Amino acid sequence: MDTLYASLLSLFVLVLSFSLHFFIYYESKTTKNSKLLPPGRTGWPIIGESLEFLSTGWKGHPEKFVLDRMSKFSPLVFRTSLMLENAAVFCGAQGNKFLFSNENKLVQVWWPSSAEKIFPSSSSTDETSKTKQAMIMRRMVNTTLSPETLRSYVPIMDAMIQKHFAIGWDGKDEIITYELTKNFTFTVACKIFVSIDDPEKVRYLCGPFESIILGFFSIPIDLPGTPYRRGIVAANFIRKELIAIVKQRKIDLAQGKATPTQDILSHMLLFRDEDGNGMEEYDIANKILVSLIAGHDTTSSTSAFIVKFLAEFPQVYNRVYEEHMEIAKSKADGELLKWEDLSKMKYSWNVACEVLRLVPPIQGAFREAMVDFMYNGYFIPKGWKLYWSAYSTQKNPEFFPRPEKFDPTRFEGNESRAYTFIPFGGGLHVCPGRTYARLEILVFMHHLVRKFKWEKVIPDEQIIYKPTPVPAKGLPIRLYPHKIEDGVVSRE
Ligand code: HEM
Repeated sequence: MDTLYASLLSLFVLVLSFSLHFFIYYESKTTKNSKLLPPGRTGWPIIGESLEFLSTGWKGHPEKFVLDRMSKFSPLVFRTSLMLENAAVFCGAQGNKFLFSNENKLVQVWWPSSAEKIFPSSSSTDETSKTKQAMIMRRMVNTTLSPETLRSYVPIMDAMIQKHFAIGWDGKDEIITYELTKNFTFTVACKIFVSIDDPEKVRYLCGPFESIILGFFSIPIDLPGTPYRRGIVAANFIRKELIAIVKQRKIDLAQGKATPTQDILSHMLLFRDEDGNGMEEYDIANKILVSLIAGHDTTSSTSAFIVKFLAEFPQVYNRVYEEHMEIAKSKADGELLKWEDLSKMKYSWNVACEVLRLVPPIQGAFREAMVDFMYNGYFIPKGWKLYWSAYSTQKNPEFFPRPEKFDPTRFEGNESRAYTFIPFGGGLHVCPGRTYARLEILVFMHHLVRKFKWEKVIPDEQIIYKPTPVPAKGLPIRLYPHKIEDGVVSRE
């Protein structure tokens, strides 16, 4: 018995001393590490600095939140508290590079939990299948939105955008640009993704789409009548519609009534990874929904701001006009644009890039620290939310001299802009829709400048952030169509 007591006592002492040792070690590590947290401030209890973060955007200067703190605390990384979470903003090319090249090693994509109700991540319930599904899904999206797949859609986009100009712009003295750019990006997406071109059906889907976007960016209070609840209901509605379309397409493909390449949906349904895995109907519908939402406000905002800057800089307009007239002259009457024509639109793409630099539709995004790690001598605890911001480099004179100046020529030459020009993000989660966006924007510019010259109705119209940047009054413009005599375009 004595031996048993002695053994139990020594075991107890051992466990106690080990626990004490661990506690003291952990406490001292935490205290030591908390001294190494990045400099910064956490703002108000609970809401942290979320209001300052959002309000600089509402006031028209979203870059101020980041640039002020970079100069006050550190140009590398600063601490804050956003979306009810401890957060650190990684700045400069170094910060962007660190986050983009450590995806799924030290950091992973993070969205506030409120986003999950609108865009549930996967139909799988267990974590391993979810991760596997997410990987297959990313490969599927990257393949179906790759240049190889999209090149055949250039003539379709061209025909649709011509139709859009005929209906929405021709014969009008004044138009509200942003309303029309939203309309054309949605109409083109319905056709390219799911072959919907009936205007009635497009209108039927468009309303709920707007509700999803409003819900996504609203305060996440899930009660009847709130924008957030309306967003969830609208997302469920569209997802149901899309699932029905996916099911029907499967039948049509099997019966030869649809073709394997007619749209992105066909490509997605027929996609198989190297192990022969495809995607569930639900996941395809969800991915189409996410892509349509991700590509909607972004591309329509950029197209609208191209119209704004071309109105403000006539010499830039002239160069764009010349570039597109050269291409038009090389084509037969009525011949549609093709993939190869886009590579001749170099200056136009520089203009688009300069617009994306000054008014990036997505100002930044979050990652989450998967483990504790050190960055530039600062301790980043596991679970912290990490933010990259386009503004920490895109409006930084170190990378873009005289950053407020609109100057598309800064994109001429072969200078590498990796990690400094990041409107499409970077790394594993770089925007898979960037080629699609490029095609759509360039085809839009082609017809815009060939048809019109224009001027702004409100010369000093402000930009507001919702949080996508939009012209405060929708950018009303006065149109001056070019004269067309014997099929030859001449300028007013
Ligand atoms: C000017 C237009 C666009 C801009 C500036 C833009 C920007 C971005 C950015 C910055 C991200 C990365 C967010 C992050 O780091 O977490 C992203 C992701 C994404 N974008 Fe775009 N985008 C544009 C157009 C499009 C289009 C047209 C589509 C679809 C056709 C699209 C589909 C997506 C998807 C599905 C993701 C999520 C990728 C992932 O998390 O793996 N985007 N976009």
